[in-house]
Amino acid sequence: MAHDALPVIDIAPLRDPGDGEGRRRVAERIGEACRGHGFFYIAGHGIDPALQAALRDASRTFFAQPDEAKMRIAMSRGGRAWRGYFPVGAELTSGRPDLKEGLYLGTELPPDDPRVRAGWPLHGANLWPEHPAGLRRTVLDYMTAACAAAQAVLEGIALSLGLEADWFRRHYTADPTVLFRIFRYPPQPGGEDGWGVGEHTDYGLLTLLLQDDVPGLQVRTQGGWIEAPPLPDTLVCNLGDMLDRLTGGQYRSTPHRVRNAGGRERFSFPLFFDPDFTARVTPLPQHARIDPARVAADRADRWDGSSVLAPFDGSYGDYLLGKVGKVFPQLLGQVL
Ligand SMILES: O=C(O)CCC(=O)C(=O)O
Ligand SMILES: [Fe+2]
Repeated sequence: MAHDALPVIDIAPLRDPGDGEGRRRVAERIGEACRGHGFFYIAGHGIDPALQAALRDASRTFFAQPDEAKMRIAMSRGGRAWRGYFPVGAELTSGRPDLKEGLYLGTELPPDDPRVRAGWPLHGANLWPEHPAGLRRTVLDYMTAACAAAQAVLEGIALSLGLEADWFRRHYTADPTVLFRIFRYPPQPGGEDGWGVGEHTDYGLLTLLLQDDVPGLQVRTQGGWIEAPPLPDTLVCNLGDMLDRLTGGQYRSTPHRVRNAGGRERFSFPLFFDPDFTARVTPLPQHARIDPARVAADRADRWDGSSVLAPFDGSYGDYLLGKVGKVFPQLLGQVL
């Protein structure tokens, strides 16, 4: 499998408002990558390496505990906030149980937050483990740093579309929906079928993925599946369905999957940076007219048989809950 096809883009200029020329250059490369595979690596993202290392260490410590300790913060205790631990086999992507365990996290909201009081699904407090106690601070700091990097990438994407740099912040991410996950993939014996994560696309705007040093992520391209192995000092950035919809399919939310054939456990840390829960994501004016035949072709090609280009009347929150229902059928009754 090829593994050199995804570009590495240094986004440091996007974090420097004074560097107009550098920002234009980076935006151009981002635009190319978005029209290509919809997957690229970002360097120069500004997330402290010590913070990344602390996140990896604390995660290893948490997952190394016996099941009973982890199940003390099981997702079934997270209620409508949809947070907590789930064991191997509990999540179904593409209709089959994934070979991974994980911790579901997100923006930390106190019980008196108006959205929590109003009973909004997927909003609320995280479930933190007793051990290691430091996981809480580390995760919260990592989410803050990764969200800043995501806003910077979105500035590049806006510029690449001929929009003002702060266009996304003004229209869709003033109060972004942020979900963060820590996954542990046990090693899969060679030849066994089944996936760490089955084929899927991500739902929102951007995913920023930190990996440890074990490969496993695969990306579906026109020329077949390629690998997206860990590269030092980078994160993988990929586009979600909302960017695909906004651009009439010009910027791709590309299917991907995971198989951990590396013979060692694999950890990954995806942060999903998505539109405001109440936002209605509609195509940009220049992409508003879509040929129904394209929608049909997109539907036929998609992991769950639904096209991201089809007209959709609801909010981003409605879209997200529809997807959640498919991968966590047993939790849906609780979340909705
Ligand atoms: O673990 C990975 O490398 C990717 C996970 C993923 O694609 C997802 O959670 O959406
Ligand atoms: Fe994904």
